[in-house]
Amino acid sequence: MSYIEFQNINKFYGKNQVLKDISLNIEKGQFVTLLGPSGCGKSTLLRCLSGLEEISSGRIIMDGKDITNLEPKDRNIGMVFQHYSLFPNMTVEENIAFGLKMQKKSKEEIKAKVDSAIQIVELEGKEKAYPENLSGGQQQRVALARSIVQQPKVLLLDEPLSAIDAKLRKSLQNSIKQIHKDLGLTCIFVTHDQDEAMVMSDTIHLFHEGRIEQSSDPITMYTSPVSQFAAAFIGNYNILSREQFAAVTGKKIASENGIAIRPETIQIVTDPSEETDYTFDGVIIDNTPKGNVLQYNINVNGVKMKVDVLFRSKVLFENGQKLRLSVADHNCIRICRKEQKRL
Ligand SMILES: Nc1ncnc2c1ncn2[C@@H]1O[C@H](COP(=O)(O)OP(=O)(O)OP(=O)(O)O)[C@@H](O)[C@H]1O
Repeated sequence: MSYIEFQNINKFYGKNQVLKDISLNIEKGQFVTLLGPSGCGKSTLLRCLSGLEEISSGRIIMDGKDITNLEPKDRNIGMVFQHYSLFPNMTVEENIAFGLKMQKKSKEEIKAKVDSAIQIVELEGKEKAYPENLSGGQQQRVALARSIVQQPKVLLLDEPLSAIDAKLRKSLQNSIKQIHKDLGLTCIFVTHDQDEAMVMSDTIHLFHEGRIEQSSDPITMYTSPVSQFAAAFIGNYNILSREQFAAVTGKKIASENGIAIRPETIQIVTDPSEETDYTFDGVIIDNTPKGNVLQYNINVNGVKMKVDVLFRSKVLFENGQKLRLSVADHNCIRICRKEQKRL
């Protein structure tokens, strides 16, 4: 039996069904990410687990116990949201201690737990500060401390980093991973950012319109998408029909649901010895710098292909230039699942 089991969860808001027969298991101590575009039901599933939202049908089992109808306060689940919702009139330590005070814990116990939580989230020296004098990242650390001080069975993190700028985000990602490891916590993290999901997770559940499209570890999700949706969402793949693949490569392969090719697996051939299973010519349409990668759009026999190369020093090839390209067969992913008809 898994630590958390969602069994056939359905959730309606009026006539709008936002969770469609979701079944998934989460093991103790795992870091699990619910990934997907806005509005696909990720936060709703978290809120159902925490008890903030009732499910329309199905069951939720945690630690061997049916918690479907338990009050939120009886579930022992911690939650961290995108907006920190700290008490503005309380200091850092008062914010963190608040829940423990409500539970009438002794002064000594509160002090020991708050001190330890402050150390874990690396806020030493900020104990007496008020939220308005902290950065967004620091405020989110207070929110984290406020949750872990309760020693929850599970920590739910609903887009906790999306309001935080890119640099601080990396450092908070590291802190969250470290806390997860050090405390052996079971964490469920919601994001629509595939890079963040890749960095953080043991397991990713990719959501699409209220269903789970694919569940796997990050590497498998990235290299073996099961559907066109997964390929487009996770790896920015080129997705070709059988006919387009034949037009590009001059060869046929049997793949009814299409072929997905990652832009960085297509090689620009400068020496014939680099040619591999499929080699073809194209003409550069345009190029876009994307951080350390330069992305070319290339017209190959009427099909627009994305090709990524490391952006070392300057634009290497000009628009309109003809290039020879090559890709290995093992990088041409046969998509195994038909696009599902959505309810
Ligand atoms: N209280 C509510 N009443 C009615 N509809 C709701 C309510 N909460 C969410 N929804 C709808 O349910 C759907 C799923 O919302 P949810 O917040 O779970 O999506 P999400 O995947 O977490 O997206 P986001 O990343 O934008 O928060 C959306 O269509 C949303 O409009």
